[in-house]
Amino acid sequence: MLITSSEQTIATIDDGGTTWTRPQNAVSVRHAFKTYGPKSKPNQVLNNLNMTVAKGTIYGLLGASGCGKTTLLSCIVGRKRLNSGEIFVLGGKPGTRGSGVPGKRVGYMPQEIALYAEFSIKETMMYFGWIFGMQTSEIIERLHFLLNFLDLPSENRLVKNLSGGQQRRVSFAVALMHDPELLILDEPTVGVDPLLRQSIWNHLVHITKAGQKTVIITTHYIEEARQAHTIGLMRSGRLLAEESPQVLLSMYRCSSLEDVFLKLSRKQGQQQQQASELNISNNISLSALAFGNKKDNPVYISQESGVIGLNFHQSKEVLISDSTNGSTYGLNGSTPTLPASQNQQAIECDDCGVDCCNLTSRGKIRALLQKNFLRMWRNVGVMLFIFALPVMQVILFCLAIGRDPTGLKLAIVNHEMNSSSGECYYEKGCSFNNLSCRYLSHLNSSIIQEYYDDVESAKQAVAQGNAWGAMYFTENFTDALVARIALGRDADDETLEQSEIRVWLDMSNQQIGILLNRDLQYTYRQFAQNLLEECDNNPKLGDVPIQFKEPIYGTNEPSFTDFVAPGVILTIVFFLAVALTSSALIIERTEGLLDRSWVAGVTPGEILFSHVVTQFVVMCGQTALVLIFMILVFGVTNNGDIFLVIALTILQGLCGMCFGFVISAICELERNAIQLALGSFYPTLLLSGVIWPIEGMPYILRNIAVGLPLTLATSALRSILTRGWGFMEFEVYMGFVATISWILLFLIITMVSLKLKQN
Ligand SMILES: Nc1ncnc2c1ncn2[C@@H]1O[C@H](COP(=O)(O)OP(=O)(O)OP(=O)(O)O)[C@@H](O)[C@H]1O
Repeated sequence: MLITSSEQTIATIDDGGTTWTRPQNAVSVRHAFKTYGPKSKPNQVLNNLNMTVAKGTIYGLLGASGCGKTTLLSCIVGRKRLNSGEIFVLGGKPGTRGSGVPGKRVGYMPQEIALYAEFSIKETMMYFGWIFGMQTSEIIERLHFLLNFLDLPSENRLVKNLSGGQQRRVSFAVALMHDPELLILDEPTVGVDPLLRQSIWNHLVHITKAGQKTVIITTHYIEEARQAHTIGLMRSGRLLAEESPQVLLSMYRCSSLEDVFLKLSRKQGQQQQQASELNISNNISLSALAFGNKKDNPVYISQESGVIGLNFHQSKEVLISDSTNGSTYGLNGSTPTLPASQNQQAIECDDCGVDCCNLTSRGKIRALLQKNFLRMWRNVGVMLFIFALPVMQVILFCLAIGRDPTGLKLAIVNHEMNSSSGECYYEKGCSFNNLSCRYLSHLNSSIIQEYYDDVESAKQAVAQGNAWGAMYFTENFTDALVARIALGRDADDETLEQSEIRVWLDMSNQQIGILLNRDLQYTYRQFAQNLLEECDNNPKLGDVPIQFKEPIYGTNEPSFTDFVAPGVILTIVFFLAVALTSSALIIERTEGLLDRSWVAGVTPGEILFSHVVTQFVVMCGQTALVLIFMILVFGVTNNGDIFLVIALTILQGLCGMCFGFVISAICELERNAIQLALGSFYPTLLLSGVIWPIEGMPYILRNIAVGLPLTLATSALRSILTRGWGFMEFEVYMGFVATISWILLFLIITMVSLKLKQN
């Protein structure tokens, strides 16, 4: 008898002429506990579960819906972690370096379809093939085999146009793609017709025949699991039995596995009642009874008879790990093997193989990038959103915001003229006739002058919303004004009063009210200066004694557009990036695609990196469009270095992107992500000094505002554009520093959240 018992070696027993082979274990789960939910109210999904899957066998994991099958599989493939207990898969612990799990040693078909709907079958296979580190020629060869074997339609058909059953088969093909050592299939036969179901099972039997491939399969069609070598019947987070189907049927004298499951479920109920007295739990040794064997003796597999009838019990494990010295003993307990950790180390690279160990993340990144761009390209709506939306936003902003209002009606009562005729004559040159008309001739042409007979009706027009202001000239306006100028401080009150232009404004609209106020005063200065000039006097006498010289920065006629534009540029780029990325990971996660990629060995860092690169390229395009339209087409002032403007805008886009990743990583549902993204938009816009200077905010709010990602960047960009400042100015580099700090913070939060989600 030769036994070299480790999880990787085969025990061969010569028993009176018959050679039995006990296969090594592909998977062994020991004392697995897993809970979901808060500690105060945990949902115990795996409850001291033990499971042994021999290499080269098909293991059918059966159990009622919600009993924890998917959770168990997720732990086996390294997607989820146990609260306690141990799992060995292909000799290593899932998730440890070099174990190949997650990675190309495993083929995983999740319960969800988990395919990119906008990809063709071929593109799907290419993507996953590259992720697994396969060569393109290898992928094509395998693709043709799988198309044929799984009776799939043309390789160019888009996944979204396939039937549900066809999509499941493509999903199955993905799991088979790289011919993995361990296939984990979560309900692969749902929605598949009986003929094809049979051929899938035939294939599974075929690939396990050579003893190198192992399959764990869950199915709700309990009877089809008769073709499995071992069946694990799961209930309430533990295995009721783990036996070959034949053993189960004969042991329980049932004709169907369903009946066995029912009997075992009832038995478990009774056992649980007796458990406290008998101090036994979940220890059902069926094969010993079935074969009349000694209870603890395992049944070995005859090489002649094929792989059948394993007997790895829940509590009588064939391989017993001695936790005191870390050694693993063979089934007779006599032959020590390498300690578990040493054993694992020894196999890490061996098992991984040259291909696997050489699988750099370059190939995976390439696949991820192609996938991201292809998804975008295939989705016309997204493409429009990406490039048309920023242009539209800029155009709308430049056309709608910052221009002076026109067509404003002014109700004028001019008792100096015959108002009923509506004509208002004055003589040009140094003439002192009808100065009211001369004043009105200087009024901005965008103001519509409407004449009224008396002050009351003019004010009534304003009150009714028919005019934005009422203006009144007395009948002695010209004489009084001339006397006022001539007499100076000797002018009496009546003269002063008669020379006044009286105005009643509708200030309900602050912008229009202030604009009219400004225009009317500005018009008077123009009128007075023009009159004095015509009469050979110094026009300065007609002006207010404040001289606004050429401004140090900006112009004497500042535009609101120039004030808001920097904030608008950054807001557009920032929130477009948020919108694009905030649901990117969620969509992949909810569709099971993220799981699939993770199990294939893609790390959160690689996924994040591929999204960062994709969105970065997109953002560069968006930034270029926004700046071209803002500066070149609509002439927003830029007195600074355009490269600084581009750099800061792109950095803000990156910042928005990273904020989107945070949302994507922390929100479970897409609608939560949308709510968070939308919810953050308005406060950020209001507090970042984009539409109103933060100097106008209460002190505490101002300090909060300064800490937001857009605030310092907005004032930095404003300084670059309007003041022409360079990088070394404090305000400018603080904009860069703040933006980069936020990027780093967002990235860290995203990575930590993704890591936590992996557990
Ligand atoms: N991420 C999760 N968070 C909280 N609870 C979860 C999570 N995933 C699964 N559960 C719960 O764990 C239990 C087991 O779920 P699991 O998906 O493993 O069952 P299952 O046996 O695969 O079911 P089915 O056959 O219907 O797929 C269920 O009660 C489920 O609601």
